[in-house]
Amino acid sequence: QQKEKKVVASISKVYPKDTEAPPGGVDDMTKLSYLHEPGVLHNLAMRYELNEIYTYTGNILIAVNPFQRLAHLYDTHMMEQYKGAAFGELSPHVFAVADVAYRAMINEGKSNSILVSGESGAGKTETTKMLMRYLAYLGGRSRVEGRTVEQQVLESNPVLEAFGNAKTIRNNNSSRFGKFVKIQFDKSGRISGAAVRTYLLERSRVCQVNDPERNYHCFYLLCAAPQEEREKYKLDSPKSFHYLNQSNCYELDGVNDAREYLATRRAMDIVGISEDEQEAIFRVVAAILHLGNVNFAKGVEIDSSAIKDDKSRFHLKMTAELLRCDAQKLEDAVIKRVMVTPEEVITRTLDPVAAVGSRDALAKTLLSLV
Ligand SMILES: Nc1ncnc2c1ncn2[C@@H]1O[C@H](COP(=O)(O)OP(=O)(O)OP(=O)(O)O)[C@@H](O)[C@H]1O
Repeated sequence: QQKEKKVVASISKVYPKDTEAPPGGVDDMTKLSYLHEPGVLHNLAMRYELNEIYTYTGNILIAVNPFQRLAHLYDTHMMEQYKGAAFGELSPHVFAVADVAYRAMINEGKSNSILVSGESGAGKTETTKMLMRYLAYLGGRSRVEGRTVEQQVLESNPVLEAFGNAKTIRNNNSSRFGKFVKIQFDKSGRISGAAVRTYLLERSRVCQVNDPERNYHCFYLLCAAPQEEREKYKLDSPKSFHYLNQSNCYELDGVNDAREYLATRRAMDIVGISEDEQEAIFRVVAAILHLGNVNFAKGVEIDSSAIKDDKSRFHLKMTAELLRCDAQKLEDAVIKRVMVTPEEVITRTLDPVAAVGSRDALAKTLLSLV
């Protein structure tokens, strides 16, 4: 309890205290006598002290990020308890929300959706994974090509995170895109399919990273791939690539990129991405890194540019090889601009600054294609 302290405040800033609320707070905010912001925050803080990270406000669930693994909260025993339990009967939990949505879908025969929102680092990604795990638990056991659909649903997360998540100041595993996960169930309530749609990937991160943030995980994972793969893609340490070395952060606490690379490949297998497709995807990832190391010098003509030196030439050649395209055409595409008018097609050269702009634009487009 706070020590007594005299504070002078304007009456408009003073809020009535709920004297009837129990010391550990209430599990549903609608039980508070006064619903004002300080009261709500105080209630959440008191519960958080006791490791109660979930609180209801009617049928909305508020989750406060615990920033520590609370394994007991999400084990199978917990899932069993929430299965079919009436909403509000047990402590507030993300499983209860998923359970209500699932039951309503079964009973009313209608689609249902769960909206997860909050600021960056609030815990949306983790919460969504728990929701998916619980729904997979409820609707599991239908098999497609020897693999269970629910396993595929769950393994879609590490794949998406490898290509769309990055370390930011606020979150070491920040999703830089929005997503809509659709899980389909058959008449008997079993999972029959799933689809994930992603929106608005933060494309600027591909070519511009501010210290102490990182670029997308996939680049560092590939640089930590087994030796023969790195040789195939002519990859060196992340420090040697312009798109990565703008920031001094290369490693994440508690994350082993080499292991994550293998885990991502495994997840891609499970999701059903073929070996050839995986190889093509990582070729594009490597190509982006090489493309970023292509620099330009002033060309002979005014306002034109040329590939700067042998090093840049090497990276251009590697980019073209990886993208399976002609190196000369790639060079032209980067250092020239083609304009189509009703009368004719005009090709204009670009100065080195504009060529960098067009190189970066290509890199951004490439990642969004992955
Ligand atoms: N329920 C939870 N249990 C344990 N740790 C959690 C939980 N929720 C969040 N965290 C921790 O907080 C970190 C950030 O959470 P998360 O990535 O889910 O945030 P987010 O809201 O998706 O952020 P962004 O919008 O940046 O993607 C996680 O990496 C994890 O370490």
